[in-house]
Amino acid sequence: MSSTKRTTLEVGQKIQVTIEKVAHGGHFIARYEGAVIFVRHGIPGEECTIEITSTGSSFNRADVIEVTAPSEDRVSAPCRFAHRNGCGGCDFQHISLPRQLSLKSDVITEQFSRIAKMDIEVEVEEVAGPLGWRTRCSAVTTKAGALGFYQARSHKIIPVDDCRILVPEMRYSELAQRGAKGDQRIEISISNTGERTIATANSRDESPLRISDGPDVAHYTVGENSFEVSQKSFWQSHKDAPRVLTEAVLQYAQLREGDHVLDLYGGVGLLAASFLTHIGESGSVDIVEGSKSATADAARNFEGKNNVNIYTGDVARLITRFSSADVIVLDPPREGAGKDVIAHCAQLKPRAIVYVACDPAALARDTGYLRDAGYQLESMRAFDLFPMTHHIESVAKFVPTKVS
Ligand SMILES: C[S@@+](CC[C@H](N)C(=O)[O-])C[C@H]1O[C@@H](n2cnc3c(N)ncnc32)[C@H](O)[C@@H]1O
Repeated sequence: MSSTKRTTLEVGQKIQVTIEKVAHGGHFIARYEGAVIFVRHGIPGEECTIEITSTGSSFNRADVIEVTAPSEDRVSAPCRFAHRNGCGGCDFQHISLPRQLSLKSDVITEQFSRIAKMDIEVEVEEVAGPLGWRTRCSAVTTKAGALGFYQARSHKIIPVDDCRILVPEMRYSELAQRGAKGDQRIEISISNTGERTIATANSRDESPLRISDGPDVAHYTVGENSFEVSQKSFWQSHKDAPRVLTEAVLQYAQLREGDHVLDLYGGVGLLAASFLTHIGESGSVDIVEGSKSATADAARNFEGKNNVNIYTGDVARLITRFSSADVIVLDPPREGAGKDVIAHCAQLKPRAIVYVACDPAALARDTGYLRDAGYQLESMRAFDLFPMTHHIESVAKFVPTKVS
């Protein structure tokens, strides 16, 4: 069967298909004479001519080159660089915003069904408009110094003079017009107090980023709390993500006076800061975070707070130091927390585990581990914190499994 697929499709081949459904990672599934094809820039139900871009034993990849029967949700991309040979940053610009949201819900349902063997339906909530939301980006320059972004799955740089998903305060176009040294990796971020930082490094080697403009430590405010965040430390990308995620975590954590909370993968303390008024001085928070830069920021952010302890290191190693917790909040990177961390969380017998996830597949996998360890999914919300792209942010609440 697989050899038939290999001989059937060839790179560059153009074929007519009907797009079936959305897949994890922003692709759409189509089939041709038994071969599975992951297609970019389609919409379910559309009839399209696609061009095969790579072949493999289990699946092939292709791009839509012509839409013969378009979906009613197809729109013209607001950004002129969002097309198959353009910038690889946005893969959903050709889809109306309501359909982007419903496709993301479909992805969550599919991942939970396939990986966790659970039937769930979660509405992906719109947070802000589709443009002007992103506060940090990694750009690159061509050899000649033109600013741009990589093409999808490629090292080819597409010069981009205006990025519509960035917040206007980043003044990206001005930077693009100015030009820069060739072969640079350029990280641009802007805080919600208006401080723009630009850090650059040679893109041809592994040299570290150096601040070329703006402060190394930027200041953010979220509700009543203020944060110092170094250029190297993690901070959420969407301008509204700190508020939205903090509110969702608090809604699920239902913190009480005197609670001991574990904030795993805690960054500079964004979520931990919101816990303090709820747990009072008799409660405590332990932040565990791997980045030294982030925990140095957290140490400043919680200066004088005797009930906040900060641990630098791998969560998998440090979690073994704890013997109990009332509530555990975890916000791991894309790969999720994994079996060992989940098993340890369950051993601490918290009354709730609140999981913030940027990959529904990793969340579905860890949901399975939590179920094995005696915790059931009680509720879940999902947010469109990456509009125009396939990415999804979710917050899930787990509680000890009720024995009937
Ligand atoms: C998605 S961010 C969340 C940070 C924080 N909760 C926030 O919202 O700002 C994930 C954080 O986990 C940290 N991290 C990644 N892998 C880790 C590990 N194995 N152990 C500890 N921290 C880790 C990263 O440095 C990053 O700060």
